[in-house]
Amino acid sequence: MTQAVLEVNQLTKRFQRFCLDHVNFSLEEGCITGFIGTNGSGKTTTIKSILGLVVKDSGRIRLFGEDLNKNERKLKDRIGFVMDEGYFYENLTLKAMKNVLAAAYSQWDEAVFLSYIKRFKLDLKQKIASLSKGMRMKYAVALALSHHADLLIMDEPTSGLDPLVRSELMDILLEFMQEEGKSVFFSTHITSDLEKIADMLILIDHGQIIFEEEKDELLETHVRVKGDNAWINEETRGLFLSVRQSPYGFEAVTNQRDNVRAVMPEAVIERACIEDIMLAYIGGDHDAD
Ligand SMILES: Nc1ncnc2c1ncn2[C@@H]1O[C@H](COP(=O)(O)OP(=O)(O)OP(=O)(O)O)[C@@H](O)[C@H]1O
Repeated sequence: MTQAVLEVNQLTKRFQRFCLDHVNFSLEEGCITGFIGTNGSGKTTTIKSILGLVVKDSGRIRLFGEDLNKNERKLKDRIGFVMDEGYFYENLTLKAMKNVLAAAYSQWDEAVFLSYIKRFKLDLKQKIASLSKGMRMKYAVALALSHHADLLIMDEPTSGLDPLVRSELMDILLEFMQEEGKSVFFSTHITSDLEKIADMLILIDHGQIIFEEEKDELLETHVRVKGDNAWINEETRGLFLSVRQSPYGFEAVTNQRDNVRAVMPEAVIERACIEDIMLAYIGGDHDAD
């Protein structure tokens, strides 16, 4: 078994109207882990708690096998992070902001940074405030990847970006993973980004972890089912994680393919995507919000 690069144990953070509730999960080395959940499910709060940007109420965070509280500086040196909202000073130029951040890392690599700046066609003389959303994300990624981090933590890096920039970012993550011992933790509500690149998926909803699974395993064990409304009754409903009915029939998601096939031999059974699976696990509750 490979080492856990991040272990989150009983992490709890209470806000007035929200509670991150005894969250447990761990990330394996060499994996891209997608952290999925709808708006307001607790992804950012979890990530900020991991990075110490939010003060947790209780729980333990271990990075690379060591307690974050005891070795914060040393451990953070091994993390690159991209947050969805600014931790940049808007009035600085890209170069000046880089100088501020680079000073914090023992292994800052100017050559790597400059190669990303060139690749992303960014201008170091430009002010942060004048960057578009896509350019800002690219700049944040350039910074996060220029100090030989072992773990890249990204909060919603793709939200609001066009498909081309998103696909460019996915390629960069795959490049980053080529080197041994690297890991990525990546929160998003755009699950299609994860279909290609994620190894593991963690679903959070209302501040609670719903599952932590290998992506391939999830996609193998869950299917989408379509059929006639007449086949849905109290008993058969229990075979599904979620059922949506319209006048034309039902659409459902199940992790009991064989049982469904046995009682509904004529049902259409199709591959489910990550979004289908995510919504199947959280669907009901959310509609009621
Ligand atoms: N500083 C705060 N004070 C009070 N409530 C907060 C604070 N920060 C976050 N919350 C609440 O905690 C809940 C979870 O927010 P969080 O940002 O972690 O969700 P998220 O999954 O990252 O959502 P999104 O995809 O929209 O970014 C929300 O209801 C939010 O309003």
